Amino acid sequence: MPDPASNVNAEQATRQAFRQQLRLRRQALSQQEQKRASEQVSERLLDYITANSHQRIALFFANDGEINLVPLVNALWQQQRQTAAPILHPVCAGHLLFLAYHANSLMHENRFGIPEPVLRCDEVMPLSQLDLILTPLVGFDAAGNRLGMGGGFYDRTLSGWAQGRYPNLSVAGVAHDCQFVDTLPHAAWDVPLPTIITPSKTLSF
Ligand SMILES: Nc1nc2c(c(=O)[nH]1)N(C=O)[C@@H](CNc1ccc(C(=O)N[C@@H](CCC(=O)O)C(=O)O)cc1)CN2
Ligand SMILES: Nc1ncnc2c1ncn2[C@@H]1O[C@H](COP(=O)(O)OP(=O)(O)OP(=O)(O)O)[C@@H](O)[C@H]1O
Repeated sequence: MPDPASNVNAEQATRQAFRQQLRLRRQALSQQEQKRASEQVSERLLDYITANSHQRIALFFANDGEINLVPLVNALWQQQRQTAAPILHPVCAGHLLFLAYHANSLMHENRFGIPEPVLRCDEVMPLSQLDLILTPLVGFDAAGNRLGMGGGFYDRTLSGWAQGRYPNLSVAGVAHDCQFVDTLPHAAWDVPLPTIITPSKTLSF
């Protein structure tokens, strides 16, 4: 009899191996490649946001070789659009909470060293108030499956959305082209992404 627990462990090990390999790929990009990726993806995201008339957009601060979205933030502010950023949820462990992010937001680093706005209750933006969430990712495949850093933060936070609870909310992944692999192992809790935007492509699944 095969032991189901060993299958789960084998799957976890495969995910971990992909994660390690794909993180190394993005960490290996040169400063010049990063700058170009940041400019190109920001332009592509701005087109996508304008085409869909999104007003309130949650983004993320680059970590571990992810694409820097600061050029996008500046462009969105110029167009009077509102931005938000995730913080590690102060009450619901493993979840994210989105806070408004503006030019004078007070910032600090979370336990992973990622910048986040300091918690202020009047700045909380629930999912029902967002038009678009841009998610970071470590890897994506030809079906829109997403592999993240392994904390399950986005999967937990987006599980209600994946069940249809926020019909007005769009979610799109943002990644370097080198984060692509043909097929990723995926688990029951993984939230596949309908859109992934890279410096060279806007993909719909
Ligand atoms: N920019 C960004 N923000 C994000 C995420 C992300 O992937 N990117 N997350 C996506 O969910 C959440 C944070 N998840 C993370 C999970 C693990 C590690 C990490 O560096 N882990 C270390 C070891 C643990 C440690 O340092 O305590 C490692 O694996 O090297 C970082 C972020 C929320 N914010
Ligand atoms: N909706 C959920 N409810 C409860 N636990 C979950 C949920 N989603 C993920 N998890 C747990 O989180 C852990 C990490 O999940 P996974 O490896 O898919 O993270 P990830 O997608 O790589 O990370 P992230 O979403 O933070 O970028 C898993 O062990 C899983 O059990």
